[in-house]
Amino acid sequence: MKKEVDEIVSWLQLQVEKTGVKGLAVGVSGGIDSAVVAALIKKACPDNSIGVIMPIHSSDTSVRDAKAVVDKLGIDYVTIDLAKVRDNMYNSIQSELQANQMYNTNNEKLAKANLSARLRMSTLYTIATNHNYLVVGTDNAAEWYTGYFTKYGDGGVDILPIVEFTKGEVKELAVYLGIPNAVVNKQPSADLWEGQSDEEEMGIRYALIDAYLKGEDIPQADRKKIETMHKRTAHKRESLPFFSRKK
Ligand SMILES: Nc1ncnc2c1ncn2[C@@H]1O[C@H](COP(=O)(O)OP(=O)(O)OC[C@H]2O[C@@H]([n+]3cccc(C(=O)O)c3)[C@H](O)[C@@H]2O)[C@@H](O)[C@H]1O
Ligand SMILES: Nc1ncnc2c1ncn2[C@@H]1O[C@H](COP(=O)(O)OP(=O)(O)OP(=O)(O)O)[C@@H](O)[C@H]1O
Ligand SMILES: [Mg+2]
Repeated sequence: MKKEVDEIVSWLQLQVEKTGVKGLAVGVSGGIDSAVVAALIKKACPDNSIGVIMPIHSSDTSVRDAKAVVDKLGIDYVTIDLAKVRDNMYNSIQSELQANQMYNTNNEKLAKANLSARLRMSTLYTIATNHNYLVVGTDNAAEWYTGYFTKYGDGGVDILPIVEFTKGEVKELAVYLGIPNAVVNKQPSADLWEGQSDEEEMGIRYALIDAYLKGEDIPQADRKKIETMHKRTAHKRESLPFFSRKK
């Protein structure tokens, strides 16, 4: 673990040097992925790193865990509650669409959730611009492969330090980095709505996605599920299609 951590930290320092910025910022949710990334950026830039806690009707537990992470790491942090901003923005869009008989209630939950993720991204970039920092992403290998993130939301970042680590490996990093047990052992959740669980929404356990990524044998039905998610979300990992005027 020490070697892995040292290598990621050096890589983060190289990104800072190469891009000419002063430091690194990450959103801290109270979940394990952002806890690990916060620990890594604090090691890479001890005096120029920031964790941003952005509740949107988040549970007390999430906010308490996020606070425990930044306190444990001693990283600079700021809390910005985005609930009102998200609700105001969603309600404005909704009422205009409704007034024009264009509103689709079926997709309400997902649309609100993705708006939350994109407002967090906008907040991080506002802070990154203010500080001359890069925005650091928290996607792990399982989320990246299955596309389990919001395009231009939590997926809208400058660099991805743990994208080649499975969820199991992220847990090993977390233990090594001294992340609080409550965070290491809690159920992964995007926390985009009350009671959301990653594994329930995806319909598959991280352990199986990790096993698939390591080339191990998993049941055919699970393999199919993973491959379907991967295909459906290819657009999130590819560069933008553009119309070319060249013949
Ligand atoms: N083939 C295609 N080529 C180019 N673009 C395509 C496309 N298909 C859809 N799109 C575009 O992509 C959009 C759909 O993608 P997107 O907006 O990402 O939305 P979508 O993939 O539908 O939803 C995001 C998923 O990620 C989960 N999530 C989000 C945030 C954090 C976490 C977490 O683990 O913490 C998880 C969330 O719970 C949800 O299941 C469409 O609205 C459309 O604009
Ligand atoms: N309330 C929040 N405050 C700040 N950042 C957030 C918040 N919710 C989500 N994020 C950001 O979005 C990222 C994606 O969330 P995700 O749930 O995948 O990661 P996590 O919460 O760190 O870990 P886990 O997947 O185990 O819940 C987070 O890592 C974090 O950077
Ligand atoms: Mg989470």
